[in-house]
Amino acid sequence: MRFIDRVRIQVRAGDGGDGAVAWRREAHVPKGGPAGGDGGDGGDVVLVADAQLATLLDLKYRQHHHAPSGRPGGGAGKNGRGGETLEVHVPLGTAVYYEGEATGHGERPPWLDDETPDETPEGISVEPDGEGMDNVWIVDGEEVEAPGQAGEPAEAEADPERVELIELGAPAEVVAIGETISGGAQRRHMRRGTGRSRRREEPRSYERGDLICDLDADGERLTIARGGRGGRGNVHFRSSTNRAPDRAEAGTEGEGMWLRLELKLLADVGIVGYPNVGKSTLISAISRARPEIGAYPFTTLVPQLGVVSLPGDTYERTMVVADVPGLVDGASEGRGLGHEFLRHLERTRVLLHLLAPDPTPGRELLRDLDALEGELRRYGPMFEGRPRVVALNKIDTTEGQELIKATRRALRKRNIPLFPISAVTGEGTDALLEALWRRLQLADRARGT
Ligand SMILES: Nc1nc2c(ncn2[C@@H]2O[C@H](COP(=O)(O)OP(=O)(O)OP(=O)(O)O)[C@@H](O)[C@H]2O)c(=O)[nH]1
Ligand SMILES: [Mg+2]
Repeated sequence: MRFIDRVRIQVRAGDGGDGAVAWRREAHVPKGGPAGGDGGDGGDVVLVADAQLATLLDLKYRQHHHAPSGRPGGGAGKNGRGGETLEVHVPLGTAVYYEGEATGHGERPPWLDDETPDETPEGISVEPDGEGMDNVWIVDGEEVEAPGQAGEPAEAEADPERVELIELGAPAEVVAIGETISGGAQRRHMRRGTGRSRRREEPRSYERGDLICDLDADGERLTIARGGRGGRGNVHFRSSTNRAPDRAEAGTEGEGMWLRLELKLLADVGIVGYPNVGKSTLISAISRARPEIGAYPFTTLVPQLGVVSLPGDTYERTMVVADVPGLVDGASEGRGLGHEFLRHLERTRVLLHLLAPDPTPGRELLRDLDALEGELRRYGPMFEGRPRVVALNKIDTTEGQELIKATRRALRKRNIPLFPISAVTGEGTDALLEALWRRLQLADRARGT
């Protein structure tokens, strides 16, 4: 599993349904009054912060999020149904950035221009539900679908007894919401108003790269794209001078945009260690994560997340472990992958110091440990008091075996227990995981959760 802490998605709210032009036909009345109902409002797209989610992985495979449009108004004063709100769940701590206007099918997303092809999000793009304008025409008493459009009758709201036959036509000129109506001949097709400047609220304007919001609290909601407004039907346009208004409003377009979502690595346990000590090997041994493993330093260049399940029959015990790029001396000043690395560790709750015998002679494990601690301290105060667990890896090797005793003795002086493990054979890893789990429980209790 490759951990994704950045993903780009397109959100598009539903368009407002068009208002209808229709006439009432009552018994003994040749031409009744206007009876065209209103179009429904388009659905909003809402981002919801969800504590159940740990990664943005789901969104990686679902890039397009379109709320359904409102239905057009019908005859007999029937109003079109509104489009439902579309909720997009994101993990806690997700930062939402604006990446440009929504693009149509096959169009190049605006953010692609300055990205290398490698960074292009992959995944299946899901085609929108209810996109575009649905329209129902009623011709000579029979309901037919408008050309090229799927239709669904609007919900009945008027008294059906009084209405014998409905004729649904299109307005001569579709007026944008808020405009006054003037003359014109009836035409068959509606023109969609963009309505951009006539939303209920002023359209928000962002520059590319702007931070729109940080979603930090569980259940926090952000209406990121507002649905278009439904147009009013011709029932609204009857006046003393015009008893047969043949106009209605078009629905306005829903908002749409590209977003970049970023999540700082939210891992329970962060593995800290010099390059090549076996961090990636360990995470692939205890989880289903499959990071690259190499007999050379800096194999891992992007953080890897592994979800570790511990055995237990009463309740589920899962923790997220992060394998992050190797820490080097000077990381706190940004050397190596320094800041990047430390930024990812910031939100972890327990640190696992991984030590291993080094092929370089004369390197001392405890000096490594102190150096790592020093880098953490210099980066900032956030690691102070965070529980640590120290493990010695590669005990399946002779060098590893030889180091266990001396390291354990030295650590005992500091009151730190040592967990000797082999990420390759699995020896000692169960005990280590249990120890990490206990520290997490303590950390939770300390925070009162
Ligand atoms: N014998 C032995 N070799 C191990 C063990 N764990 C890891 N190794 C080897 O050590 C080398 C480095 O392992 P990685 O897991 O890539 O180390 P890393 O800490 O992720 O390294 P970077 O990503 O470069 O920071 C690889 O050749 C592994 O096969 C172990 O328990 N025993
Ligand atoms: Mg690695």
